[in-house]
Amino acid sequence: MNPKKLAAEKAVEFIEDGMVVGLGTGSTAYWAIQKIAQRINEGLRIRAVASSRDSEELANKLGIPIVPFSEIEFIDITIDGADEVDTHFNLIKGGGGALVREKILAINSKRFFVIVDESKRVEHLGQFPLPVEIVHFAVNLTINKLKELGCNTRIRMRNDKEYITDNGNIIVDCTFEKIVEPIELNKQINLIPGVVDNGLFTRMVSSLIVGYNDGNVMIFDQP
Ligand SMILES: O=C(CO)[C@H](O)[C@H](O)COP(=O)(O)O
Repeated sequence: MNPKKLAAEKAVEFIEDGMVVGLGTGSTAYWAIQKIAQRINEGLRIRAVASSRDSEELANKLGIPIVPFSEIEFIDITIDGADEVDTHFNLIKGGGGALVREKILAINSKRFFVIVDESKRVEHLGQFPLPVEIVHFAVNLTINKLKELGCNTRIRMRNDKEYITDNGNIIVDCTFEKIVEPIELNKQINLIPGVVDNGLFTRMVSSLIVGYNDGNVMIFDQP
């Protein structure tokens, strides 16, 4: 069985009637959204907030009621994937370009469930290039400042054009050799003028749900 699907479906078991639910983005979150739709068809009543236009479109198609960010005061549960998870449950996210909205959902959620297959677990973050969302008009200046932190940078492209986020910005993928102090690095990056946010999610995860290729699924609470 698909380990991403296994992890996603386990997380959806934690959703209860009346909750406000944050919907993640990506191929793992996709399975969570599918399962939520199934539970709604069986009678579950929730309101959902989507972390991207893609997830919102999928939710609309499946009949999941979506409310805008401006209409909610809190989120009960957010379920989302990750590109890497270290041993302290720090994450790299943003492979799908939705990191800004995803971080807003994660930090405002009473519980933040991260769903991954076993390949996403790492000792130290950094094999996956860290996505940083920046404003477009100061691209070179902002990239110079990012490079001063010791990374190689690459502007994300799609179909030979700069990839534009749902917020109208661009993404710079930053390759660090190894991220040993993600909490500090997160602060340093976000102090650079021109940076909107970056894909380091530190100290946010309530529970990590890992799907394994052998069909097992495990839940780990924040250490
Ligand atoms: O952060 C994300 C999107 O911005 C995704 O959660 C992350 O890229 C993992 O994606 P997938 O579940 O497809 O492996």
